[in-house]
Amino acid sequence: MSDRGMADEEAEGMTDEEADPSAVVDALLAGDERTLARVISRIENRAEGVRPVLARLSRHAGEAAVIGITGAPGAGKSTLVDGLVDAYRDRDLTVGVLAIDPSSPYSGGAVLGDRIRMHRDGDAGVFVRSMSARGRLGGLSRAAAEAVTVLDAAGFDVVLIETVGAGQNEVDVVRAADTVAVLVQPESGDDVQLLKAGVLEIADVFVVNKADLEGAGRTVARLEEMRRVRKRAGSSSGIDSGDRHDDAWTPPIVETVATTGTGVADLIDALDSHREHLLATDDLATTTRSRHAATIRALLRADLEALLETTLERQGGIDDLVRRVEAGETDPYAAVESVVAPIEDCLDDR
Ligand SMILES: Nc1nc2c(ncn2[C@@H]2O[C@H](COP(=O)(O)OP(=O)(O)OP(=O)(O)O)[C@@H](O)[C@H]2O)c(=O)[nH]1
Repeated sequence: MSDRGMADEEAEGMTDEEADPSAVVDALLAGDERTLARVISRIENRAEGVRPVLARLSRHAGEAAVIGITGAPGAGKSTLVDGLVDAYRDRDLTVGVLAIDPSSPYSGGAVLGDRIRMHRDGDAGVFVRSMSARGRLGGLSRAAAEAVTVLDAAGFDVVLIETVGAGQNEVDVVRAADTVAVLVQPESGDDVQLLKAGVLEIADVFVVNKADLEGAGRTVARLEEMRRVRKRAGSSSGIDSGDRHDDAWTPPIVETVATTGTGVADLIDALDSHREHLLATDDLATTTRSRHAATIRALLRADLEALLETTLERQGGIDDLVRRVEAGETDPYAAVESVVAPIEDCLDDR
């Protein structure tokens, strides 16, 4: 089915209750899982009418610990997320999991989520959802961030964002997290790959998974060295200077064996410590502020783009402008001015 088809189906399948944003929000806050799933579908499909729901929900968000998990394919992210969910449930915490696949339009993400979902049927304290690009990669990080807001507002204590691979798109996706764990496996050369993609720079916690395999110690040593270099570079360039210098966070390196659960408790301790650090140093507030700024800019861009399209259509559409350029009646620059002028006039009138 095409994206458009899905969006239409989603809109048509909307009940009266869902068409009323307040009712949707009430259902979500009351813990209705079906509404939760539908709202995330509507975000993914860019369905009409989801914005008022998000606007209301954003006022209820901000309590969840949002954790991003990224790393090279096959490093064991899914297995580890599964272990983390178990460990959080043992601690009586509820968990929302978003499995995000920027690389493929459909398949990977769904498989990813299913693996966790399989043995958790009936546990209302866990919600697992896959999201994929659906042909609009640019919007996926935005959609992921919105889905985080929804899970946060729905009251999950922990929200885990797992990405399938590790590259620039994944980096953008996990920026929605307050704490980012980067997985590497022993001596695979992954760290070089990840370094290229800028993934290691965003690590708040390093995880050397598959610590049962040979070479784990060497990988830990390599990460330690890299961390030292990064710290030196940070202080000499002044990045961590001033007030933040003493408070600078040094990403811990945790070894895990995701298949047995070994090290998962240490990982949770490291993630908790990072959150405490964020809260103690005001870094969380800073991140939240820049996230609000990014949201405002993204919404503005979307609205202005829509406004421009409407204005363009009112003036005969792009084809008409192209025809006039072709006929020598105008040029692309004057054509743009003619489209924008009415908007500027409106602003001047105010
Ligand atoms: N020996 C060992 N194998 C592990 C460990 N963790 C995961 N594996 C295995 O590594 C393989 C990949 O694990 P996944 O959890 O699918 O890795 P992933 O990073 O989610 O992979 P993608 O879904 O491709 O991104 C599986 O066969 C796991 O059983 C571990 O700690 N030790």
